[in-house]
Amino acid sequence: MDFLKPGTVLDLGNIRDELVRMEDTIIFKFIERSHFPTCPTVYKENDPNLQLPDFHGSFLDWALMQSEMTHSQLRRFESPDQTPFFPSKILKPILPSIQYPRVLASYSPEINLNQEIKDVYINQITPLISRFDGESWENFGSVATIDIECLQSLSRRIHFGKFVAEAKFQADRALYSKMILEQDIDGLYQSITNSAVEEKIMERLCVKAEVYGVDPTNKEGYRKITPAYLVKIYKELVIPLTKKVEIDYLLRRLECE
Ligand SMILES: O=C(O)C(=O)C[C@]1(C(=O)O)C=C[C@@H](O)C=C1
Repeated sequence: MDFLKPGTVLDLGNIRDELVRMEDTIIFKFIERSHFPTCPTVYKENDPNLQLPDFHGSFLDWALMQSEMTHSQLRRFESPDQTPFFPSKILKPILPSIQYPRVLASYSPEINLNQEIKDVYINQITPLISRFDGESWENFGSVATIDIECLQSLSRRIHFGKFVAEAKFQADRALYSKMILEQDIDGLYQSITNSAVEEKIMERLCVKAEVYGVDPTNKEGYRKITPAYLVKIYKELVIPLTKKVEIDYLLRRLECE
């Protein structure tokens, strides 16, 4: 897939290949996070033990915002597959702009589920993947750093739903236009759902968790990620949020016709 070549970006086969590759990224980021305990202090707003100068929010928010401000100057958010958590803090790139051909509708940056992704990650994912429930003061910086990477990987995967939605819309304009005109959310959900693809994802995740999640020379040893957790995270959180992105994108799609 090449964002300078729109044909490659809206090919559903290429999009799904990219989603498969992102599984590996997400699993390895989760494995990195699994070395640390939950560290709830990292996520508490204005914790008295972690003073942040002139900032309202958690230590993670502060670190994520600083990282996005730097990355925006490196052109990160010019790329159509990147969605910021702090869109209002984005700075002008230092590198010259790249004029990516437009493949998504013009309102697409407004479809931003990052707040929800962050809530789900903190409240539902970290309890599953952390080493144990508790604090580890000396690791707060490492935890925030790996959390940022986990969040960015999840955000990219989930917002890839925009490309899936655009590809599906272009493949059957008549069907989708009718449902969009009627704002038929149930119909849209049915039509974007492909149970066979979802089943395949679950099967592959089980194998990957078995292979990547444990030392292959000591299969009885500590498991950094288990098939059960990974399947639960994908089935209950990642895929439903991807579908939500697809629906939010499709519901507005006729604005641009
Ligand atoms: O591959 C698709 O067709 C998608 O819409 C993506 C996705 C996913 O999140 O992986 C979401 C919904 C489908 O039921 C299958 C898979």
